[in-house]
Amino acid sequence: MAAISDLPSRVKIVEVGPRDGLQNEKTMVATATKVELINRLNNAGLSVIEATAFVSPKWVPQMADAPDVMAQITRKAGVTYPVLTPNLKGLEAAIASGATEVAVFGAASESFSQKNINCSIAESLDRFRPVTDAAREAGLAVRGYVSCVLGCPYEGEIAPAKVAEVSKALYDMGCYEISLGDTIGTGTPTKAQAMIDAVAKHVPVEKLAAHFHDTYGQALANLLAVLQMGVATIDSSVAGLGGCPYAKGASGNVATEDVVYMLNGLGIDTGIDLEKLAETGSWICDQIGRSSASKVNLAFAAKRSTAGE
Ligand SMILES: CC(C)(COP(=O)([O-])OP(=O)([O-])OC[C@H]1O[C@@H](n2cnc3c(N)ncnc32)[C@H](O)[C@@H]1OP(=O)([O-])[O-])[C@@H](O)C(=O)NCCC(=O)NCCSC(=O)C[C@@](C)(O)CC(=O)[O-]
Repeated sequence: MAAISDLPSRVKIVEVGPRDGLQNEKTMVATATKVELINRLNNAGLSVIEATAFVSPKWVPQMADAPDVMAQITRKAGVTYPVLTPNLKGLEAAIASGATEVAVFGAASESFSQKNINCSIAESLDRFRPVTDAAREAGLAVRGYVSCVLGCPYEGEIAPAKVAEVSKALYDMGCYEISLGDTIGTGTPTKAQAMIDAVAKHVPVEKLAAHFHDTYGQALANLLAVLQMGVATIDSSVAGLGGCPYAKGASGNVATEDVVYMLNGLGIDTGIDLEKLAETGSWICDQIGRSSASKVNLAFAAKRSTAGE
């Protein structure tokens, strides 16, 4: 394991705020607001922005405007805008919208799989295979998510071996990256390391992403723990927005502002303008009437208001 002084020199941040951050909002967020959020994140230097989800609007009404979001964002060269696609119907719509990267999303918990995508883990993998094949044939990159890697809201503890099994299945079917979701944010650093250790026996560690929710305030500690094992891709959400429609009480992802601040302090380059990012976090919180879950965001906002006095 690397020492704290021996971490990756560059970390890729996958901003999931426009999708994971907003999908749980009960009041419909205007398409124009979603589009402006993505454009602002672009301007802050984010190079991977998960834009929306081509899922059933009956299951997640907030994502019903996925085609409009994709049509209206200003796409920048070198920036990717992945979208979720649970099945072929979603993939077809994603391709029609001009998506270049999609994600399938499974779980390491049978109960969560049923609640989230209405099928067992085995059925989900059978459903993802044609999606992955068709996406790759069409020249799209495919990411694979595994939820509940450090605990399930319905089943409690999840065995690292189960996480490894689902991760391997997704990797073997052609997902270029496996994002490991601590959906309910119950993980702690040694548990996170044990989970990565189990998965990395089957999927190269450089192909893994950490997608940690911050319900118990452990996400940054868990991230530092897995960075030390070679994980160099982090999913995060501006202002820590979000939760999961099928994991009651779960907080949003770790805040992007907090991750960037920590990485800056560790001397790790992300290419992100933290000032602009924090302004974006404050802006979206104002738009949807939420307070920021990011400590760094709040500190920057306090500094801005003091400077303006
Ligand atoms: C997978 C299904 C579709 C199965 O849902 P189902 O009800 O079993 O599917 P179905 O095939 O029977 O279709 C039901 C209806 O949905 C329509 N439909 C079917 N598919 C689509 C589609 N792609 N786009 C638009 N519409 C669709 C379909 O046409 C039909 O419409 P009807 O005939 O009744 O009018 C559903 O369960 C679903 O959409 N689930 C998505 C749930 C979701 O988005 N959850 C949040 C994202 S996952 C997450 O947040 C975790 C993650 C990734 O962040 C990592 C972590 O933190 O752990």
